[in-house]
Formats: sequence, C-alpha cells, structure tokens
Amino acid sequence: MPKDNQVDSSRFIPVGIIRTKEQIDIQTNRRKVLLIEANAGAAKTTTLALRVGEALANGMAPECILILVFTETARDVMFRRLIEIGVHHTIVKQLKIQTFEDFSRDRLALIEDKGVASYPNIRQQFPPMLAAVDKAYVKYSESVENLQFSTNGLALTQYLDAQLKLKANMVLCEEFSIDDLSTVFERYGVTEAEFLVAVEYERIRLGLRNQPNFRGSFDSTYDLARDINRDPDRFSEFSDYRLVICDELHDLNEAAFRIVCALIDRPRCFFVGAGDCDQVIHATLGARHEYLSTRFKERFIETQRLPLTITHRYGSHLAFCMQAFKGKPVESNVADKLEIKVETYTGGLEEGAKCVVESIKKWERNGSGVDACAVLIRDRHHSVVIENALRAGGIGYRTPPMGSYLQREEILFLRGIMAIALRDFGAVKSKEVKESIVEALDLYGNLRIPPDELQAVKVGMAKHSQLHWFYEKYIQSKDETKAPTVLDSTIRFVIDASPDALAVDILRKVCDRMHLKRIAEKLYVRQYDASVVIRSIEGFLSIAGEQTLSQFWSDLSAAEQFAIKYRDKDVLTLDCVANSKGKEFDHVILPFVEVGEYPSPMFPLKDEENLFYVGATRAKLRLTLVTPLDGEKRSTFIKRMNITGTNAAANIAQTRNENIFRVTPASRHYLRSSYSDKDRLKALGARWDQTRKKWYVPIGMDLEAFAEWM
Ligand SMILES: Nc1ncnc2c1ncn2[C@@H]1O[C@H](COP(=O)(O)OP(=O)(O)OP(=O)(O)O)[C@@H](O)[C@H]1O
Repeated sequence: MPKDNQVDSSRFIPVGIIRTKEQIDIQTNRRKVLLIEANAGAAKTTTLALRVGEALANGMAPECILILVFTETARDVMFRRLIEIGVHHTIVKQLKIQTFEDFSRDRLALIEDKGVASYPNIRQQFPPMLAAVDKAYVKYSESVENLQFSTNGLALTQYLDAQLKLKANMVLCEEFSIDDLSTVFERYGVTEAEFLVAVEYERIRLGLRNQPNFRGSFDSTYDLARDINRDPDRFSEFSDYRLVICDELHDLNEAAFRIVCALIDRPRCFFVGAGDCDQVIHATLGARHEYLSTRFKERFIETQRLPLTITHRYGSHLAFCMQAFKGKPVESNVADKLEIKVETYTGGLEEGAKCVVESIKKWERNGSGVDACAVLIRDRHHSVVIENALRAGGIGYRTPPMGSYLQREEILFLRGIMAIALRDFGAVKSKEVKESIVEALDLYGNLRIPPDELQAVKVGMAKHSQLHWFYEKYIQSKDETKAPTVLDSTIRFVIDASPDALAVDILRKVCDRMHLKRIAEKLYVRQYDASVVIRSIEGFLSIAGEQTLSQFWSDLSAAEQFAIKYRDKDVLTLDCVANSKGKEFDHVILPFVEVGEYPSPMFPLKDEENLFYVGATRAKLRLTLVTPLDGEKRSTFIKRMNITGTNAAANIAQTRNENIFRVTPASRHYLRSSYSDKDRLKALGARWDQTRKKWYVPIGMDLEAFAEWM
C-alpha cells in the first residue's frame, strides 16, 4: 500500500519498502523529460530504480533502457538497488548501466575505423602537453603580450586541468579568435596561456584528420559530445533507447549534457534524471547546478520537475543537523533513531585513530556487526594511522577502491629500499606487491627503465625471493671512479646501518638524502596530491615507533598479511569520503574533524561543505564525529550542525516517526514454484511478475490454497 492513501496506478510493486506518494508520482510519470531534485538519502537512486521497474513491468525490453552515471561506485549502487527492490538479477544484467565515459567510448568504437590509444595515467599526457606548450610559445609569444609559459611538472598538470575544464564546458570545439583572448579568464576561469596551450594540445591530440590519436580521462565523453555537435545525424546511427535514466545529475557538465540531449532528441525516448545540488564535489570538471535548475527546461519545453523531499536513510536527529549545516529543509521519515556521537581526543592523529577504534568497539559491544560500519576519511594519508590502529585493535577492514597505504607508491619505494638492505624480499608474499615495489623503485629512483624491459623485469621479479640482482643491475654504480647516484648511496647507507638501529631514524635519513619531498612535488605535481604523499610518508615514519629496522620490516609484512586476510570478509569499510557517494552504512565514523584537516584549506569551502554533507549523510543508525577535545582545534563544521540546539525538536519528530512509520509493508506474497506449476498457479488466481520472474498471490487474496508454494 502506498503512503498517503493515493490511488496507485503502478504495475511494479517493490519489495521491502512502502513507497511515498512522491515516489509513486515519479515511478508512474510519463513526461518526456522528468527531473527529480532531492536531498541526500531522499531515495533518488531507489526512485529511479522504481521507474525502471515500472517500464519493465509495462513490457519495455531491458535492452531499450540506458542508465547513465558518473562513477563506477554509482553504477554498482544502482545495480544493487534494482535487485533490492525486486527486479530479477538476470534482467538487471541485461540493462545497460554505464558511466558516461564508458558509454561514450563504446559509442565511439562503433563509428571509428581505428582503435584509439588510451592514456589513463596523467603522466602519459605529459609528452603531448610539452609539445603543445612549445607550439603555443612559438606561435603566440611574439604576437600576444605578457604570455608566460612554463614546462615544469606543476605547470603541465595545470595545463591539463585547464584543458579538462575547457572540454567539460565544450569551449575548445568552438571557433576562437585571438581578439577574444583577453576575456577567457573571465568567461572560463583559465589564463590566456592555459587557453592557447589547450588549443594546441587538442590539435596534437586530434591530428590532421580530426581523428583522435589518444584519449586521456574524460576524452571519450568530450569526443562524443564534439561529434554530436559537428554532425547531429551521426547519432541517429546509434541504437534507440526508449528510457534513459541519469543518476547524480548534479555532476552534469556541458559535454555530458549534450550527450543526454542527443539521446532525448530521439522521438521515442523518455528521460528521468535525479540530482542534489549539495552533492557537487567535482566542480572542476564543469559540474554545475544550472542544468538541473534551468538548462533542461530551456532545451525541452515539456520538462517537468518533481521533488523528493523526505530522507529514508537517517532519522530526524541527523536531518535537523543537516538542515542547520546546509540551511535547507531536510525531513526524515525514518522510524529508527540515528544517534550522533561526538568522540574527542587529545594529542595527534594517532590518538584520534585510537578514538576511532574505541568507537568501533563500542558499536560491537552493542551487538552490532562491524561489517555495517564505515570509517570515511577526508584524505588518503589519514589511512596510515587508522589502518595501524585497526590492526592493533584486531579489527579487520577493507579499503576499496582506495587501497591500503602499504601499496602506495611512496611507501612501496621505502619498502623496496628496506627489502634490498635487509635482503628479505621473500617477506613480501604477494606477486602484485612485488611488481609494484619494482615499479616504485623505477619511478622514485628515476631509473627510467624502458617500459618493455620494466615489464619483463616485473614478470621475472615476482619469482625472486631477493631484490639484490635488481639493485646490482639497475641501481648500483659500476664505475668506482665516479660518485654513486643518490639512490645508490642511500641504499648503501641503509645496508651499512645495523638492522637493530631505530627504523624511524634510518628512514628519515633515507627521505632526507633522497629529497623525497622534492620528488613528490615533481611526480605529484598538484599541490594537494604532493601534500598527501608527504603526509603519508610522515604517517609511515610515525607508526615505526620505537621499532628497529628489522622489527619494523617484519611488522609491515604482518600488516600486509592482516589486510589480505580480511580483504574478502565481512569487515569494516575504510574509504575516502569522495568514494562514498551513493553508499550507505549503519554506522559512519568521520575521523579528524579538526581545523586544517576538515575542511581542507586547499579546496573551496563550498566543495568541502558538500564533501562533509555527503560523508555524514551515508549514516543510517549512528554517526560518530571524531574531533579534538580542544574547542579551538575543532572543525567549525561540528558547530554548524548545531547538534545540541536541534536535539529537542529532533526528539519530537523522532517520536512522531516511531509512531507513524513502524509498520510492516503489506505486500504481494511471492511463491516458490517450478515451471511445471504454472498452469495450476494461474488457475488458482496467482499472477506472474515478469520483472521478478516469480508467481505471486495478489494483496488481499486468501493464501491457504497456495500453502505448498509458501
Ligand atoms: N519508501 C521508502 N521507504 C523506506 N526506505 C526507503 C524508501 N525509499 C528508499 N528507501 C531507502 O532509503 C535509503 C536511501 O535511498 P537512496 O540510496 O535511493 O537515496 P539517494 O537519494 O540516492 O541517496 P544519496 O544521494 O544520498 O546517495 C536506501 O536505504 C533505500 O532503500
């Protein structure tokens, strides 16, 4: 039964939830273009899944439905949600659920006569970007005043960021006149030099025939949008989708918008998209709220907007706090209370990490499973202390898709040096980790081993229990008359040191001798990425504690074994907040909600607010904020939630919810039957649910005759 006693004309009846009137209105809506604007947890994904269920129940073939999202996480969540509400998994598998980038790549492959090289790693884009800077310099440095071009790593990354921004906004495919150059900063937020370099970079990428030579991240989406722009008829070659669904519409940029428009332009296509402007955290890629607010309406006059106002994920206490934090109405329909805990610590991040472990233990003592718990960190480097504290506390964890700190390049490099010096590569059990250590030595040591040779070395290396031959072949200086390289002299220093020396002292000297900070700034040229690497190394040194070099080495192997042991089990999730969009957990712990960490001073405050909002709203039953005891060090975000001030009103709303919404949904009774039962079931009045591929007894019908199938 739907809530609010409305007439329900829907054919798809979900399992496990009672839909609100808002949800049924969306599920059964037949407007050509429908936009849903909602709060976090207000059932966007679920309601889009209901719309898909309805289309299937009305006989639409799964191949005619396309679901587009921006991230792989969102794709997985949509897949799961469809199954949760009762769409049969074989049907879900037939639906096309893709990220924009994957969808675009597949579409382009259909019309391109040659394969296009993919450059997923930003470093692969450096050589063409260098060539672009050269060209821009030669062409414009005489004719345009005050142009500054640079070719260091930081500058190259900034040029790459700028070209992405311009592409997301579809600026580069427009004709440009040199007279307009003075306005590019005002219009697009890039400098004149960045604009000119981006134009040259695209010329290099596209070559003479306007057929891309390579593609970096986002280039498939851009190229498809560009293609549509140049020749709208070409899109008509693609298969017709009858229903296009788009989740996370708040991440839409101009390129993705044009692809969506081309799909909607097909005469038989219906479109439903959902978004929440407070979840925009990819602002640099041109994500803007104006698509939701105005652009669709301008382009498709028949656009209708419907709201999803009520959250079904978390109770009133968090709803009221998020209302205070975001300054927008947030209402909850959840009967279960959500507790907000503020746990405090004094001292550094290690103490904060212990506080996290204590919060998990309290949760377990309540009888709740640790697998329903997630620690969502602001930055990758936070995971060093957290992982260590979890291991000390015997709490198994997974780190999808962030990866454990032990497998990060900077840490692998230090592990490689230790493995050579201690002659104990055998302690590294995993073949992949062995290969990655070799890669990290090549990268950080600037060995420049040609790619094919490196590949062969990696394959051979996995079989070795020693790394010494690699050292002798690629690192050790052969010419006695010359000074050894910095890497070689650093390794010799560690070899000469006693394995009983304090690990932290030795490793700190390794970092200083190698100038790791400078290397990080060169390799991870974005200031933020470099800072994460530097802090991750600091965290690594701090966890060495009082251990000797050989003790720390054994401890690292034990830590890796610990992480591997629990990898596929039902354990705690440890991830970055940015990866958690669309997910939910009974208990969410946000560590280090402190000044300088959260919000990060390196990003616009608005983005940080949205990130915090996304993290906090993943919680279903408990949200724990781990923050310093010292009020001065506490993040202003906690104050802005007004936890104490909203408590009384939240209590009243919560009691109301407990009285109204703690009802078991009346639902169809699905039957366990085999194919040969079908005629009998039909004769008894059972109905076939095509979407779920099961027979059911309609609501209100006596169940007695169906006892053998219950
Ligand atoms: N009518 C309903 N009754 C009870 N629970 C519901 C209902 N609709 C959805 N839910 C539940 O609410 C939770 C949030 O739903 P969903 O993930 O669809 O929200 P969302 O708006 O996509 O979230 P977000 O954008 O924050 O990731 C899910 O656990 C879902 O099963």
